[in-house]
Amino acid sequence: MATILVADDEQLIRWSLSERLQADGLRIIEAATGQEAIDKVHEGVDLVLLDFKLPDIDGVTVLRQIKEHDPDVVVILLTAYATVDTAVEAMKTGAYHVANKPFNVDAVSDLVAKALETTQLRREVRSLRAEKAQPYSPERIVGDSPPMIRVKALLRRVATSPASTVLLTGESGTGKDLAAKVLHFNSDRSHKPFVNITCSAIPETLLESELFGHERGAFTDARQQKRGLLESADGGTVYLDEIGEMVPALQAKLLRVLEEKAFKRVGGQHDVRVDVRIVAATNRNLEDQVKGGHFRSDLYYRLNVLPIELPALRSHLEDVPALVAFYVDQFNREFRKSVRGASPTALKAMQHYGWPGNIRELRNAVERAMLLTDAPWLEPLDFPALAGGAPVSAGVSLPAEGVNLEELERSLVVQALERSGGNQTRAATMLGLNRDQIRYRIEKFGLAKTTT
Ligand SMILES: Nc1ncnc2c1ncn2[C@@H]1O[C@H](COP(=O)(O)OP(=O)(O)OP(=O)(O)O)[C@@H](O)[C@H]1O
Repeated sequence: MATILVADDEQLIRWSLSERLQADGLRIIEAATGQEAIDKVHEGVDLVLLDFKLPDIDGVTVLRQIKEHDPDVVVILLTAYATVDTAVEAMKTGAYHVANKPFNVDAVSDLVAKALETTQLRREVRSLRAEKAQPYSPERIVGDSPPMIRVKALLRRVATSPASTVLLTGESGTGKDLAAKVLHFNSDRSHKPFVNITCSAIPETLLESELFGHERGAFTDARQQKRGLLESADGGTVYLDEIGEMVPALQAKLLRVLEEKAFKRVGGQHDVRVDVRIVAATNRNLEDQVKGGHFRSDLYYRLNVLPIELPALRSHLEDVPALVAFYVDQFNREFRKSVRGASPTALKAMQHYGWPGNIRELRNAVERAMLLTDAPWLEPLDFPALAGGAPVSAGVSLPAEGVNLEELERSLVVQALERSGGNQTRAATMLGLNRDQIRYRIEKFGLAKTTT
C-alpha cells in the first residue's frame, strides 16, 4: 500500500484530500508545517502533496530537502500563487507536477494514481536494466560481513583463473548455486553454456547417460545416439550439485574428465574430449564420505583444489539487514507493493534467530511476510518462525524434572562435532564458542580421540 503525505497548513484541505485518497486505498499521513513535512518524509513515504506556501519554510526549499533525502519520492505541489517562474523552478527541482488551488479532489486523485504508476514502472525498469546488465555479478551476492567479503573476493579471483575446478561447500540454502552462477558468468566461459545437474535428483543409471551421453543401442531404450550434458556444455561450466551422492562408478568417470578431459559415452568405444570447468557442490562433509569409503579419495583431492565455503547465515547475522532490504526490494517489484523494510524490532529479532535454512529460509520468510502485510513496515509478528523456531540463544526451557548441566553440555558438544563431521571450528560456531573454548570442552569431556 503506497503512503501519501498531505502537507498543508489548512486543516480542511488536509481533511478533504485524506478522506478521498484513503477511499482510494492509500495510506495517508499529514503535516501542517514544512519542518513537519520534512520529518515525516524520513518515516518513508511514496508521494507528497505539498502546499507551496507553508507557514515556516517555503515550498521549493521543502521540495529540495525531500528530494535530497529520497529522489524517488514523487512531489506534487499545490499552489494558489504559481507564477511561471516558480513553477519552472519547482519542476527543475524535481516536482512531478504543479497543480493549481483551488483544486478538484477527483482530479488530484487521478493525478496521484498516475504518478504512483509512473514511479512504480520507473523503478521496475531501472532494476530490470541493472539485473539484465549484470545478472550474476559478484555484487548480486548480498553481504558485507568479513566471511562474505572473503567469499566474494575468492569468487572474483577464481572466476577469471582458467579452467580450475571448484568445490563449493556449505549447508543447504547458503548460496552455493548462486556462487556457481557467479563463477560462470564472470569467467571467460560466460558466453558458453552453464549446465546444472543435481546428482541426487536423478536415478544413477539415468545420471550416467545424462552426464556422459550414450551410443545407439547402449541399452534397450537407446534408439539414437545421445550427447550428454558434458558434451553440450563444451567450453562452458558444469555445476554438479550434491556431488557426495554420486555413485562410485560415475565418480571414476568424472575423475577421468578432470584428469584427461576425456570420457566414453555409455556403450561407446571411443573417447570424447571436452573442455569444461567443473564446479561441484556439497552440503555433506566429503572428508567423512571419503573416510567412510563412500567417496573416492582421489576424486576428493582433485575437486578440493579450490574449496570455497559458503558460511551458515547464523555465523554472519550482521548481513541480515542488507539481505532483508534486498528481498523487500525484489518482492516490492514482484508483488507491486511499497513495503519500506523490516522495523528495527523485527530486524533485531531476525538477528537473534538461528536460520537453520540459511538465506533461502530468510528469503522465503520475507516473501511470505510481504504477501500477507498491508503495513509499510514488516513487524516481528509477520515472521512466525522467529517466535518459536530455532533461536541462536535462550528459548530452551528447563524441564520440570531439571537437567544435569554437565551431561547436557557434553551432549551438545558431541552433537555439534558429529554434525560438523569433527570439524572443531564449525562445531564451535554452532555453539557460539571460539576454538579455545571448544578445545577446552573436548579435553574436559575426553572427546579428543574422536575428532580432528
Ligand atoms: N548472499 C546472498 N545474497 C542474496 N541472495 C542469496 C545469497 N545467498 C543465497 N541467496 C539466495 O538464497 C536462495 C538459496 O540459495 P542457493 O540455491 O544458491 O543455495 P544452495 O546452497 O545451493 O542450496 P542447496 O544446497 O539446497 O542447493 C536463492 O534464492 C539464492 O538466490
